[in-house]
Amino acid sequence: MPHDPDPPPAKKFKPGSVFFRLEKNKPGMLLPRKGNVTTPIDVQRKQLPIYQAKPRLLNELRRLHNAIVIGETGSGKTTQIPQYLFEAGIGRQGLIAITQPRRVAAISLAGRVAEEKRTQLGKLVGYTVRFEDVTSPETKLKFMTDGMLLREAIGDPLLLRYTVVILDEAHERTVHTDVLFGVVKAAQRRRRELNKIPLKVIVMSATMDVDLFSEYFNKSPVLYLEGRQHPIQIYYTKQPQSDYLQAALVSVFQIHQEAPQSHDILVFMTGQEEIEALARTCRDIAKHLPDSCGPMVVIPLYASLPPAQQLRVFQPAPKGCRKVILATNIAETSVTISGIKFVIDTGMVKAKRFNPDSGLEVLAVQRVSKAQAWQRAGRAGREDAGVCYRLYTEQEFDNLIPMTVPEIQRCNLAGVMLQLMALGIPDVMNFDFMSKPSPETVRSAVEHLELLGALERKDGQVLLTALGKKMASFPLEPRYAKTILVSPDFCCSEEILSIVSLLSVDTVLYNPPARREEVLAARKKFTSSEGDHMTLLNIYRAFKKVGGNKEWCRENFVNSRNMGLVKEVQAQLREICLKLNLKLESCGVDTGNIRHCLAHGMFISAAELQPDGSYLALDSHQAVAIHPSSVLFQAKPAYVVFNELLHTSRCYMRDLCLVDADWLLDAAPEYFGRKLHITRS
Ligand SMILES: Nc1ncnc2c1ncn2[C@@H]1O[C@H](COP(=O)(O)OP(=O)(O)OP(=O)(O)O)[C@@H](O)[C@H]1O
Repeated sequence: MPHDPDPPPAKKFKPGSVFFRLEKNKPGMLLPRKGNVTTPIDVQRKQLPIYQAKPRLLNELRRLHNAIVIGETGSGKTTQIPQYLFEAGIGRQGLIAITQPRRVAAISLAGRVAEEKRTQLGKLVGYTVRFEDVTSPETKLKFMTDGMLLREAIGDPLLLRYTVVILDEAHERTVHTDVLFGVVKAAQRRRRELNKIPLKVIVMSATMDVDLFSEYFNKSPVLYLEGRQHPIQIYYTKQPQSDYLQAALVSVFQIHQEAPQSHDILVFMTGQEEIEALARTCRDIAKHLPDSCGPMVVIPLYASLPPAQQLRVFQPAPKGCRKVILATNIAETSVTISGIKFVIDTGMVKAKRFNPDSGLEVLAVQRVSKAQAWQRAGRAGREDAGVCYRLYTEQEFDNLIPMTVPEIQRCNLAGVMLQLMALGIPDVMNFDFMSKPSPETVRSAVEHLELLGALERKDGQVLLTALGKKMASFPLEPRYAKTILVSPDFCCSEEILSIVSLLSVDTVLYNPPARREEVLAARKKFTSSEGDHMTLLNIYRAFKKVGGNKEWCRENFVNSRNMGLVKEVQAQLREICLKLNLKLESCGVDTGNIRHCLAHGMFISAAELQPDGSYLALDSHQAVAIHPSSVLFQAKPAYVVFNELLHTSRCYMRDLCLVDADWLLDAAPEYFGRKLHITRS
């Protein structure tokens, strides 16, 4: 049976809150299907639920320094409030920043708002995301990832360029958002003390813990935008599903066979591998369906796709063709994908988990929170009534946790700590966190950074070292930053820059399972017995040698667009190196130096082969295994460093490099002396 959705979990209203009761699903307000094709954009703006509340909303926002805005998904918060403020002259002395947890949202929202303002993107309306800045001196409305605003705060802790900061999708509680909350709050207070232009802080979401947020932001009033433009029907399965991928596949084809061809489908899944696998299966099945079913285009969407490929989901499907988007949670908040009528929610997500005792951070598949489930449903019903199929029972939904546990309480804090120290906030435990990380997690992060040489203790105080300061200049995990910084000692900075850039992009290889034999044959000439890093480097070198030739990429199963992105990332990292006066040189064919350097920077993520053929992570003493995708899967070397751990049926190391025990000992003699019994060869 279909269920009308409850309002999202922000149902508890605080005394003294301001309500803007919007008309619910007023029939005349429905946009025509694919409304943005036929309805002029300024009419569309006026049809949004938020428009009715505009004058009162502006009155409130004009007088308040802090406000919390709660409105249902699709009510128009993100696209309209920045424009309303700008049009009303609020915060005109500086910029209005709108932060998003994800880059795809920041980019697409900036595009939409620029279109609504009839201006070229990068002029009045722009965006800044990692490795990309599309703004100009004219920019007043700046969409950005929360991580980017945080980086700006390192150079300008008072955020003086900004008069308004809108922290959007605050319920997501990414590490960056949580740190940003504290940074923005401190900037606001300091500016008041110094008599500078005040900073207005607006926190927005459809699904957040209002009390917690209001309390944290100086007991700020809550402005509720009630009502939604288009209804969304929710369906649950009758029985729990043991195989959510199979259930998703069946649902896609059921809809495909029954629903009008112009209704597109968005499926929420957990990660790249399962998305690519399901995409192939869908394409194969679609080929064999009767003509009456009509064609289908299947488009993947996950974080490691290059931006241009991510933005493909926003393009309309070819006429008469159904668009099926298979996405991770990067499409969960903020985005509007034109044409989406159906959302299929598997109820699963891949998220980080950190065990401070073992020091292990792993990625693992787990159930979503209710807040996430509502956000996912909210991706339907943006241009017209929508439908969300939850591939779990209503009872399972009831048992979900209400809000996602803040990332700060479940991830390795080393990177955040480094940024906080660079921001001049030494006492991290006393930093004004909305939800404090556990003392063990902080201790573990301090230890991690000390080991990397980023922190030192002096007179009982923990201080940032010169190396730590340099590490904070890179938008990278501390161990990668360290690897780059030590690379001149091994005369291989060019190679390390290439490797780190390749790892930042993640998927330069294309592995269609149906052509497994061909892929293996093509890869053979690049495969290095020294591991995945060296193999990737060989491929990158070959790619550059042929000038990025597309035909070569096709023949060698290399993703040419991602390779293009690697080049961009590398150029930006190189720029940072030049600013730091780092010597850039190549070691040529001597791969020993490169691996030695990797061991030096990544020794915290090292593992040792055990007599029974298994591996032990040296830091945590936890059993780990080599992921089957690694070129070292069969080889089983004695010592490796790895990039990440993936928890599925076992804890797998991904992207490995063969190293010598001596190098690990040299990198951190005391640490390894304490932790294990490596003996020098
Ligand atoms: N790129 C786009 N193309 C077409 N319509 C869009 C686009 N972006 C926004 N819209 C329209 O504007 C509406 C409001 O979008 P907006 O992102 O401002 O809502 P919101 O209240 O912030 O929702 P959410 O909490 O889900 O982010 C959408 O429902 C859709 O109708």
